[in-house]
Amino acid sequence: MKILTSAQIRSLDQFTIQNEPISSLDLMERASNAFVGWFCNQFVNTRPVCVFCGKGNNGGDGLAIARLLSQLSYDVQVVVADYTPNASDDFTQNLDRLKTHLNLAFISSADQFPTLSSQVVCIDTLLGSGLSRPAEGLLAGIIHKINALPNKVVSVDIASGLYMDKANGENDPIIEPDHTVTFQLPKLAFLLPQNVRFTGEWHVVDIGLSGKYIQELPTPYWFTDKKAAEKLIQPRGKFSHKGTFGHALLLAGSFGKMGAAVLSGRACLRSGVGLLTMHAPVCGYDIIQISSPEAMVSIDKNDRHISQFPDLEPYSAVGIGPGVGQEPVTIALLEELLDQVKVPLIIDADALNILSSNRSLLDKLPPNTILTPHPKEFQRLAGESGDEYERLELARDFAGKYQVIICLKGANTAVILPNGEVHFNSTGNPGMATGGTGDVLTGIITSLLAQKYKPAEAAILGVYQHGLAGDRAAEQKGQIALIASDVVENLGW
Ligand SMILES: NC(=O)C1=CN([C@@H]2O[C@H](COP(=O)(O)OP(=O)(O)OC[C@H]3O[C@@H](n4cnc5c(N)ncnc54)[C@H](O)[C@@H]3O)[C@@H](O)[C@H]2O)[C@@H](O)CC1
Ligand SMILES: [K+]
Repeated sequence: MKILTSAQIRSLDQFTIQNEPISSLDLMERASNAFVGWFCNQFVNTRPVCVFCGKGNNGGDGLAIARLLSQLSYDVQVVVADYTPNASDDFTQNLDRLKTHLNLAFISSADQFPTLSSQVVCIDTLLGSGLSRPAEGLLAGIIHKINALPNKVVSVDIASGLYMDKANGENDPIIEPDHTVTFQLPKLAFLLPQNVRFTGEWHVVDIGLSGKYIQELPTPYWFTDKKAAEKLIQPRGKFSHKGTFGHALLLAGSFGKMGAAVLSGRACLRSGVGLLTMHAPVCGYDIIQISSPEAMVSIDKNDRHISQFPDLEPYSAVGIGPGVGQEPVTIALLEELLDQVKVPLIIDADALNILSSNRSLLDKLPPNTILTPHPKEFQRLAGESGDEYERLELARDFAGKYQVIICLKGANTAVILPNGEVHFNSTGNPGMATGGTGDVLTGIITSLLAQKYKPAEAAILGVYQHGLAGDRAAEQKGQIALIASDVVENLGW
């Protein structure tokens, strides 16, 4: 799914209005109906509702929603923030459509904010995608009052005061909703952890904006939903054999960190690879043989750290990093590997830290190498950034400069391609913030690379399946009890 800027959404609305064609008022009615469909599933009509409206089209949605909900026997109250004499046409028309008996008040001071029982669900339609400056005065006052309530709050399209596609100021007044119900497409703001307070749980409802025009609009931002991920999975042919699915080489583990190697190897095996060889220091031999009988083991001459790698000829992909440490022998190994490797490569964990502290190695990265840093590793690699929007730009610059693929790990892991595309992941949960899950991801992606998935697809699909397995694991164990092995055990393709 594409993620568009607010300017693109505006032009998409206009295109749909002109070409479907549909009047702007009818499109607002459709959007309001879509919201109400979601709302009725979430809150029964014995819950009283208070709709807070601005005077633009987001406020127009609010008036239409108030009318539709009251037709469905919800007890509805409407508060219009009278912050400007100018109302949008569709707001004014929806005001006319409201039955006069509806409880409606225009307020011009936050002191007139109503007293609400805690049962009331607040619907926030003060400001939507038209936000052009931080909320202030009356709007800011109302936003602060709503945020101070214990009540459930649902924002329509986007929390009032939140920009869709750029950073807000630290003290901007912004609604902190429990839910955001957004129209047609997810918004960039929802995918960045810094905005989690201003997003709540978010949901997309279809309002029939032109699919053809969405296809045409250029954007670097994408959201990997189930449909997008499933399209990437390559079916297995009837006559395939283990040679069809490649031979992966994982360079992983050191004394005290063999678990990272094991997790990575098991995830690799569970992701469809034909053959797996794990290269480990001497201390890892028994551990790997016993824990992963499906894997072959190549043993280093060094007892505790890897310092060499086997002849690369048999392998169709190489993964390096989980648990390897940063000993000088391992640094030398990485340099030699970068000089020699001719097959797709993924670099993770300590191998990334080696790159950060030996920056001349960055120029040796083969094109389309996949790097999987968490935010701290990325900072070591690419430097500081002021906020997450800046970090994303930094990552796009870095991916372009070195022609690599970056999986910036976190909630909604962002896969950043050398051409600047950013693919946000839709799966995963906070239970996965636990040691070893990154090693699992490395194993999955190594496996896909070995099977000849294109590196960009291996990264996008691998990140998606990793999160999906984590979601399945969380369903079974709960987020708090979840450990990395559960993610491996829940891989399913
Ligand atoms: N026909 C359409 O274009 C549709 C629009 N829809 C709704 O319309 C919204 C966008 O409506 P608008 O473009 O009218 O904009 P908003 O309703 O977001 O804002 C109203 C107007 O307030 C002004 N404004 C911006 N920031 C302000 C601030 N901080 N303080 C005071 N005033 C400010 C701007 O001039 C803006 O146009 C969407 O979020 C969505 O809810 C939906 O009904 C779907 C169809
Ligand atoms: K809103």
